[in-house]
Amino acid sequence: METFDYDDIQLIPNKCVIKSRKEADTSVQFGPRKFKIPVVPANMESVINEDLAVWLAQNGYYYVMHRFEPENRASFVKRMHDRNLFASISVGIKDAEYDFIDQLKSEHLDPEYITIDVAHGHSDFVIKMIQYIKKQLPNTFVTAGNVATPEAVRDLENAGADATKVGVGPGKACITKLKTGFGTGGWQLAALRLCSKAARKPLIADGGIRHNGDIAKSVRFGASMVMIGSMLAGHQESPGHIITIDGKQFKQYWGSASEVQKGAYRNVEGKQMLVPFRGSIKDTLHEMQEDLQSSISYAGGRDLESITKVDYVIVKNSIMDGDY
Ligand SMILES: NC(=O)C1=CN([C@@H]2O[C@H](COP(=O)(O)OP(=O)(O)OC[C@H]3O[C@@H](n4cnc5c(N)ncnc54)[C@H](OP(=O)(O)O)[C@@H]3O)[C@@H](O)[C@H]2O)C=CC1
Ligand SMILES: Nc1nc2c(ncn2[C@@H]2O[C@H](COP(=O)(O)O)[C@@H](O)[C@H]2O)c(=O)[nH]1
Repeated sequence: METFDYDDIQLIPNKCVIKSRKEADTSVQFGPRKFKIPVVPANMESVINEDLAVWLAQNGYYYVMHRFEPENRASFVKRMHDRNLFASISVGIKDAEYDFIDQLKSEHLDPEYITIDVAHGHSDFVIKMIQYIKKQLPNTFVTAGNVATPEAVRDLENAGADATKVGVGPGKACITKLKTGFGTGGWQLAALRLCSKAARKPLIADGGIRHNGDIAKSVRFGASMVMIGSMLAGHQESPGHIITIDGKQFKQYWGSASEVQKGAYRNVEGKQMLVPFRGSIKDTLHEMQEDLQSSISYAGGRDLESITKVDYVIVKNSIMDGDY
């Protein structure tokens, strides 16, 4: 099997057909809605909160609220709908989650999007949850994950998932590969490519994005949407506290399976770290859009579709950290 990751790939330019990068259309249809860019902040407590979810929904971006304040989720859906915004929430697979789905149904609080968010998504219990949500809330767009293989994509799609999230262990705050020996850490982009061969529905590439150009690479290898944690955790709108060390500002970023998140050292597969403070998320998302517009122009097209066709070369470790 050919393995490679983001830093090992360079996309090859085609003749440009647009006069200005401003003409390049970065929008993406994902489920029932169209979004400005194929980027979604990770559904982690250190990346998204309600204020940010509202801002993202109001400004044409996709978001997925995390599931770590379970008792707030029904009222969150209600508040989003009262504001005429779409609701996009996360669930797990424990027994109480079935009661929560029943509550949403009985209170007519159908969210537009639900993401089933567990570490090992290729599981009978994820399949059972997909089937339950689709039965109780048939109009909700269900994303299931996380997975690492084409077989998993097939199984979750066959169970009724509308999209699948790919990435086991490539995240910046992740220690899954060290603690368990498993995952797509170090070959996430190749895993995405393999999964895309099997997928008949959209894929979300989740984890391992370190540069804006990795978004275009994800699109090239089959992603409809790209989930980003560490690169979006360091903003003034991000939930973590600002910490100043030697005059430099940072924000806290912690894994959803970290001791900090779990409140106990049990099945820990994540860590807490500091990420550089980056100002407003508005500017970072705008820069991502501009860079993606450049990517589309290099691809020789006018929209994201053009990136999916470009040739590429594998140049192992061609991009050094020192370049940035
Ligand atoms: N994308 C990634 O690479 C990873 C992401 N995460 C994130 O961390 C958070 C916590 O995840 P998770 O541990 O799934 O949360 P949960 O505690 O919600 O676990 C999910 C359920 O699956 C069971 N389970 C069985 N085998 C596994 C397994 N190998 N890994 C995880 N659960 C298993 C758990 O039972 P029991 O606890 O009794 O085993 C539990 O009932 C999620 O937000 C997830 O996205 C975590 C690790 C990797
Ligand atoms: N193995 C773990 N993975 C985790 C944990 N918390 C979140 N995640 C995954 O990471 C991505 C974000 O990756 P990044 O490279 O952009 O920072 C996130 O969407 C989850 O899938 C964890 O504790 N352990």
